[in-house]
Amino acid sequence: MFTRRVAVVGTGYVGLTTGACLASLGHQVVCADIDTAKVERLRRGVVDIVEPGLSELVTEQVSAGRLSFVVGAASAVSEGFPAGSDGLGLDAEIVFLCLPTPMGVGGVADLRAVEAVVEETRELLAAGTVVVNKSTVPVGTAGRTAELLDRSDVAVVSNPEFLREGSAVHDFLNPDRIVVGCDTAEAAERVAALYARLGAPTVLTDAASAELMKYAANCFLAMKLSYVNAMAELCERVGADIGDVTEGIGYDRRIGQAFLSPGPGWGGSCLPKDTHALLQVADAADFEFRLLRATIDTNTRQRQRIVDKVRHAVTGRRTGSLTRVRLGLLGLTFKAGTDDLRDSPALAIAALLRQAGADLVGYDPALVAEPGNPDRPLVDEVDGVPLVSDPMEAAQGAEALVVLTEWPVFRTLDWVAMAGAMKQPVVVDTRNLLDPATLRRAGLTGIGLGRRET
Ligand SMILES: NC(=O)C1=CN([C@@H]2O[C@H](COP(=O)(O)OP(=O)(O)OC[C@H]3O[C@@H](n4cnc5c(N)ncnc54)[C@H](O)[C@@H]3O)[C@@H](O)[C@H]2O)C=CC1
Ligand SMILES: O=C(O)[C@H]1O[C@H](OP(=O)(O)OP(=O)(O)OC[C@H]2O[C@@H](n3ccc(=O)[nH]c3=O)[C@H](O)[C@@H]2O)[C@H](O)[C@@H](O)[C@@H]1O
Repeated sequence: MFTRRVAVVGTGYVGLTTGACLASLGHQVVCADIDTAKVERLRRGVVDIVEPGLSELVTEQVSAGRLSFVVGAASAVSEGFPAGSDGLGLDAEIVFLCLPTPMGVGGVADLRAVEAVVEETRELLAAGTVVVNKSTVPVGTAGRTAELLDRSDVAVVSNPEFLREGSAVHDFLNPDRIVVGCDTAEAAERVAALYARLGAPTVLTDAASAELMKYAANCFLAMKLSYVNAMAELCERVGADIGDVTEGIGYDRRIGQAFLSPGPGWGGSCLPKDTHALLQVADAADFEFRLLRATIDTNTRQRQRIVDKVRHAVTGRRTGSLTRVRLGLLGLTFKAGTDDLRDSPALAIAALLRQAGADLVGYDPALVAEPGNPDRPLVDEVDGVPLVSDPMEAAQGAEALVVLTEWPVFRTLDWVAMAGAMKQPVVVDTRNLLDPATLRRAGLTGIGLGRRET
């Protein structure tokens, strides 16, 4: 097998996973980050994001001598690899950019981190280096990166990443497909070869198609979820059950069972920013992407719909007041299995509930301090929502509990004790997570989304 010297710039969810996984495939990897404290923690073996298997993989690859960490992109691309016969460090052959591309002004993707690293490294790259963009970026970014680099001896490749948070390592090592976009076949093949051992279907294409493919995938998923949330609302109005409806349509292999759970709206660090960014790409191309706009609008409306549901559940009236009503929020992360709070629908709903005058208290299993672990300190508040370290405390005196994240552990709480602690026995389950019969037996009124009994 071909072993390559790979530099990975940015050690977030994508960069650290890419670095550790490529090392596990046998490549020599140096990961760089601008955040000195983060690099120091990584050197001590501390991974400060919740990702199953990542910490172990990092430790294993560091011990095997295939993975190391440096501060700054420049140190990784140039002479960052174990010395050659002349005693000098070797240069990277392939440089991955795994940098943040957050939502910028007006919804466009903010490419400043990518541009800064291109600027920082352009004169340091060895002849023949391939620069691979793994960040999610608008169509045309590969071309602009090549212009910025202004190096005829360096190729730019688009290689979007499709991993999910909470299963990043698994997804990276078991991809549905690898996408490599480049206008130079030789560079594309070099990048595709890095993943050869994974045996995944590989789409070799031009850079623009690869860049668009990433947005097309995320926006399709967002559209699927907005459709399901709208369908759940319709179920409530016509007396149907969304669980049965999605099960039934999911057996159709053209639709599939995945990504059909209604919820408080889709969120996280990617779907919201990517839907907005694609809308901006479409606007710039003079294309009115109504379907995508409706996908976003449906999601925004979903948050208000949850607030209205809580209001009705607590007061019995659609216009009842939530002023000084104590509500316990169960789950604040944008989905289960992660500690990521970026663009969490739970926090957006919390903000709306607070605006309506409610007194909130939140519990999330990923935000509970771990005694003796300085890297998991006490978080006592998130976006103005005070946190407690036990779900019973969230139930204490609450007029309703609102389940916002689908943590499986919520299913097996002592619901009888929870009900006993509450002022009013109401649970609004925005994930249809809990078993309605268990709640009923505990004397609780459970209100889900699009469920027959609600
Ligand atoms: N989080 C996810 O699940 C996925 C994210 N993506 C895309 O991948 C890209 C990265 O996302 P995440 O890994 O989530 O971001 P992140 O925010 O977790 O990590 C980015 C890292 O880059 C570092 N950084 C920023 N500027 C730098 C610079 N000038 N030099 C060196 N390091 C620098 C930051 O300190 C941070 O550690 C984004 O474009 C995102 O849309 C794609 C697929 C999945
Ligand atoms: O580009 C990215 O960053 C990534 O974005 C998403 O991954 P992620 O943000 O980790 O989260 P998802 O699992 O897709 O969930 C997104 C949102 O949809 C919600 N969701 C998901 C599935 C479902 O059935 N119902 C539902 O409400 C989740 O709770 C969450 O708020 C995509 O799934 C990844 O393929 C992609 O690589």
